[in-house]
Amino acid sequence: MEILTGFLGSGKTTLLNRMLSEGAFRDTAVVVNELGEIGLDHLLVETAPGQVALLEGGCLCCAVVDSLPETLLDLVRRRAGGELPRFGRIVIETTGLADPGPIMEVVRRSPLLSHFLSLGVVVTALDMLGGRTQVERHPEALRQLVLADRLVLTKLDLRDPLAPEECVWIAGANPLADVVTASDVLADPALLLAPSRGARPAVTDDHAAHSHGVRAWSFPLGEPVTRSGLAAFAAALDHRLGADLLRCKGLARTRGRLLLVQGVGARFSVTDAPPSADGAAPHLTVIVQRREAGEIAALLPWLHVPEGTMPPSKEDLQ
Ligand SMILES: Nc1nc2c(ncn2[C@@H]2O[C@H](COP(=O)(O)OP(=O)(O)OP(=O)(O)O)[C@@H](O)[C@H]2O)c(=O)[nH]1
Repeated sequence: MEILTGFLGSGKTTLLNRMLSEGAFRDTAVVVNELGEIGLDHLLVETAPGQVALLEGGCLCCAVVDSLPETLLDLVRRRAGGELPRFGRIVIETTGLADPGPIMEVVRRSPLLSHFLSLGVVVTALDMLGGRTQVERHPEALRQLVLADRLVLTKLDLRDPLAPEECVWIAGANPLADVVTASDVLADPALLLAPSRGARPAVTDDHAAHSHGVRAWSFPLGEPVTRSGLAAFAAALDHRLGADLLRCKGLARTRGRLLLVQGVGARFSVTDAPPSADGAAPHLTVIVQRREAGEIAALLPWLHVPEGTMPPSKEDLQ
């Protein structure tokens, strides 16, 4: 399951249509979510009949997130019953005001859904005419930017080439994301939903510009960690940083396994790293608002607590 997000009018439907017009994506079912009472986007998205599921009457991340599991299961059931073509993937196009975080959690939280679906990439369309102002004014746009695995820069055809400081701003706001342009996707539609390169090698971003005081701090993990240590570190980050913790992503090695760590706010998951990450250096990148690297570095020892150690409580961190 892939999530296509981006602020109002940033170009999500345009990208989706471009992708669906390619033969290679005929096996894609689409869930479209709309803010208005009467949906329109499902009429604008060009799929095979019956292949679009519309979630109306509220924003996916809040009002209708509860109905998303049922919508997804319904698609899976209808596919199994032969009512729908045998699609191989589901793309969710969110509203322009959705926070992708709760949507990312839907599959992880449901054992039934996670039996059928796994979360693929989060793709965010970033409008390069007004996107920076949107990110500065609207927390939703900032969340969409920060949580992306891939950023697609749209509307570059309507403006001068990107200035170097704009590239620095983008890289500083989300150093974890692949960055492509809408014309890259036009030339190669498979690029839109291709698996992300995974967590990037460790970099510190002292030179990057930041949006809303957002900073991305990366920490190489020289020593193996423990699974209990990852849980303890996640709890410690949550207790210490609260709402200032936006995202954590990286690769961690236990004795014998390379793990992909994904955190969205306080919610963490740990899975086996994809084969494409073999050979990459273990590290964690933590994206925070208004916090310094030292505050996170002070919590890194939690990664190495012995197996079986309980995560710290808030009081333990006093
Ligand atoms: N020139 C140009 N126009 C674009 C580009 N991407 C989108 N547009 C135009 O911008 C407008 C909004 O695009 P949509 O694809 O509907 O945007 P959206 O993100 O789906 O919009 P909402 O669903 O309302 O949030 C349309 O008129 C598109 O034709 C682009 O890269 N270049």
